[in-house]
Amino acid sequence: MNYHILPATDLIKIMAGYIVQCAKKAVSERNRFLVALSGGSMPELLFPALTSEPVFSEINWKAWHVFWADERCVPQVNPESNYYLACKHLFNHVDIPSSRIYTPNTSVGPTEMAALYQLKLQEVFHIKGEELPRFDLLLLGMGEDGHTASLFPNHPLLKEKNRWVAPVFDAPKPPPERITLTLPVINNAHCIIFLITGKNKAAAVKKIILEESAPAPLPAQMVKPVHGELHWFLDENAASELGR
Ligand SMILES: O=C1O[C@H](COP(=O)(O)O)[C@@H](O)[C@H](O)[C@H]1O
Repeated sequence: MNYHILPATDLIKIMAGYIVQCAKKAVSERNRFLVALSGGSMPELLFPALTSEPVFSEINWKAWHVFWADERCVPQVNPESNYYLACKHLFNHVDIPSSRIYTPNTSVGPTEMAALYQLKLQEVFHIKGEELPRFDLLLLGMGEDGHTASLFPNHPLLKEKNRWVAPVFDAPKPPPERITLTLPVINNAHCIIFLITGKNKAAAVKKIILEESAPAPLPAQMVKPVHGELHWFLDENAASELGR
């Protein structure tokens, strides 16, 4: 695991640089960039750095294929929707073809929404047999309880082995109904970058980094790419209990 601990503005600039490199590598090796976004605080913090210079022109936006690590079961015009936040802070400012933005269908319930999203992954990743989708990049956040995507502490979905996308009916953070990528898909990515900011995350960050062998690991702690890179970008507030 690679930690990057910096004041927030520098942190975002450096993180944007990593995203540029990751996208360039994917495009040069595979002609497209398959990325999954998160919601919460990330869109407002990170996306302005991607949509402004010098980063904006460094990115081949037409090569992006965009999924979500998780989505809330709310209409797309609702500010609680992760899609809504991505539109506001990213899609309205760049020219990713709309056919390459794979928005979950929130007009159906969580079970169907998750099943349809899994089919979409299968189609876009051209998966035929037993293999798992392999994202070029997953951009993840972490809640103050240690949840990531919509995988919450002590939830049965942390043990999910078969489904790539699963419905959630009981998220402790509203709204309760969501869909989420599961750990086998998350941990299959080429690269995973967490952005974690704010003092309210400091206790969970400390638990994960300094108490690594705790009996019930937090969801964010279970993100360990099998054959990919893992980066944690922490601002000084989130890292404030690490006693550096
Ligand atoms: O509910 C969610 O929370 C996490 C963390 O959000 P933050 O506001 O604490 O940054 C987020 O990554 C996830 O996408 C979202 O649905």
